[in-house]
Amino acid sequence: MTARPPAGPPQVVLVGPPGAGKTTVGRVLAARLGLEYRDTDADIETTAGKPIPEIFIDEGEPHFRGLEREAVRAALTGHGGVLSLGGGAVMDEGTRARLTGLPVVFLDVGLHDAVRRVGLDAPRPLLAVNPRQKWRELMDARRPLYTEVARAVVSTDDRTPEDVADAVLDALQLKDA
Ligand SMILES: Nc1ncnc2c1ncn2[C@@H]1O[C@H](COP(=O)(O)OP(=O)(O)O)[C@@H](O)[C@H]1O
Ligand SMILES: O=C(O)C1=C[C@@H](OP(=O)(O)O)[C@@H](O)[C@H](O)C1
Ligand SMILES: [Mg+2]
Repeated sequence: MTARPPAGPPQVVLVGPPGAGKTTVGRVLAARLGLEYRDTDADIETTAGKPIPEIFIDEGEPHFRGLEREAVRAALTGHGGVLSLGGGAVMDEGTRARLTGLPVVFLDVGLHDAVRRVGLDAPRPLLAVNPRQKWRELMDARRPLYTEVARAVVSTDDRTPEDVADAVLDALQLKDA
């Protein structure tokens, strides 16, 4: 199926911590719905012209967060498909306000599965040292924010990306869309 061109607000927005599967499940959802997929991390890398770990090294986290705020703003206004945010995007108050009323799903994951997953994936600078402790600290600080912005929460522990995508479609009542 050909992805429909972007128009209007996104049909699905995925939030959650690193390793929840936002990028993986977002792609599955976009394919199932025949919509375009967008990921703010990829948009930031395009804008900066380098990978996220290098942005953290060269310019620091506050600079990255500024790029992220702008990437989310642009994606929310110009994209009618499936959108995955980076795990820390919800820390920005303006971003949380922009998510109000949108079909946001919090992909939840426990420490065990998250650390197993991110250990196998591209580097995440925030988790470079002592990933278990860092991940737990991130989640303690952010869980209330993910919950605040989400219309639905979907657990991803012991589930394949396809099963998670099914649960997201159920939660948003998009099964027959
Ligand atoms: N439900 C799942 N079960 C097993 N592995 C998964 C699942 N979802 C994602 N992964 C794997 O975990 C890693 C991180 O996934 P990713 O989609 O990048 O997460 P996020 O974008 O939330 O940080 C990838 O290697 C991906 O293949
Ligand atoms: O949690 C975070 O602060 C971050 C999560 C990453 O995205 P994923 O959640 O897709 O891994 C990426 O935006 C950056 O490394 C910072
Ligand atoms: Mg991601």
